[in-house]
Amino acid sequence: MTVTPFPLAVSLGDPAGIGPEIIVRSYLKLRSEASAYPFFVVGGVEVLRGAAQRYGFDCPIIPIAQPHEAPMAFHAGLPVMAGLDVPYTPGKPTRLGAKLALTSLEWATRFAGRGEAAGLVTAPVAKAALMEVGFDFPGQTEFLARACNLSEKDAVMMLAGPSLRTVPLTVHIALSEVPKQLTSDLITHRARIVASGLSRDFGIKAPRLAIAGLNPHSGEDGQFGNEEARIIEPAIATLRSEGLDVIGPVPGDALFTPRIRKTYDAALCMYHDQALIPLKALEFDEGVNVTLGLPIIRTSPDHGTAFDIADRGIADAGAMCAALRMAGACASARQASTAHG
Ligand SMILES: NC(=O)C1=CN([C@@H]2O[C@H](COP(=O)(O)OP(=O)(O)OC[C@H]3O[C@@H](n4cnc5c(N)ncnc54)[C@H](O)[C@@H]3O)[C@@H](O)[C@H]2O)C=CC1
Ligand SMILES: NCC(=O)COP(=O)(O)O
Repeated sequence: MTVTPFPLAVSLGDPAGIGPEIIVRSYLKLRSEASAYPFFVVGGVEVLRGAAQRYGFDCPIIPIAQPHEAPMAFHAGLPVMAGLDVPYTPGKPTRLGAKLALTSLEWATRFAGRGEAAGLVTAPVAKAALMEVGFDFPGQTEFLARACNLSEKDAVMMLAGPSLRTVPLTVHIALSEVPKQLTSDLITHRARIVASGLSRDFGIKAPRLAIAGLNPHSGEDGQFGNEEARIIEPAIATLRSEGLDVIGPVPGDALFTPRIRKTYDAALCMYHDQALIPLKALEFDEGVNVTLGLPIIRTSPDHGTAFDIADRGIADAGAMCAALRMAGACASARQASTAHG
């Protein structure tokens, strides 16, 4: 176990989802891993105790008052910041639970922003439930952009599994909005952020990017749409003129074939499902949602709250473990690059 003064901060997510279960499972898995970063959960002492008890996990919950107490406490049990709580009601979301999820996210973000935590790992929230208690963003990615004083377009969602990384260039919008919101500027802006994020946090010095087409057969010479010629090809030309290694537009149905997957480090996709379907189909239980372009490190499991199974004790914690490992690896990469000037 790495002993660091800066643990990772974990936001609780919706306490009625599978978040509490996968957090406890992840703690039990990672506490003995030599390279794992210690972490603490922001709020939910009773929620996490309830989850451990319900599923018969031998996982002491250690209430703490400050982030710096977490690394020492981590050896004895799961450190949890005391003071924010609701009763544990798995599978039965409540308004109070949504408020707790939001407060936990806000506090955890603040700890990461102030450098009291080495990074932020968010357990799943239910977006509609959060919006009902005042959350005014399409997702946590946009919330984090605002919290870091950036514009929404500066925070870029990337889904990363062991063998595939995908980026939805447009995210939580209706499909009918996608062609309206796609611009060459959006593509170039986000592609640059992806390239620098892969280099800074993932050690890929010259990242290879593949950019998808929007239409069937990338438009078939304009027969099935012209966004490729009008928007995507000019963006690719600009990125290449800046020295970036970019291929495309690659037809969406070819981009994820095993042969083509070997030719890039990240696939930049035109809309949410074009990026998330291949990642989840191939690597659901190890998929991490990482936000590039922020001054802080932020990762999350690729899945949601899974209310349908939250009271059954069958949630797979693989993606949460992967998110915790990835946040720790990114923190180490940033520390090493700071140390080497
Ligand atoms: N990072 C986040 O906070 C995310 C939040 N969401 C939110 O989650 C809520 C539910 O969204 P859905 O589309 O139903 O997606 P979901 O990922 O919660 O569930 C989809 C299916 O996968 C299963 N599943 C999900 N995670 C699992 C795990 N770890 N182990 C075993 N089975 C698992 C569920 O039981 C369900 O059958 C929505 O409110 C959405 O906004 C969705 C995706 C990411
Ligand atoms: N489908 C991915 C997702 O919903 C995660 O969004 P975010 O809360 O990380 O912005």
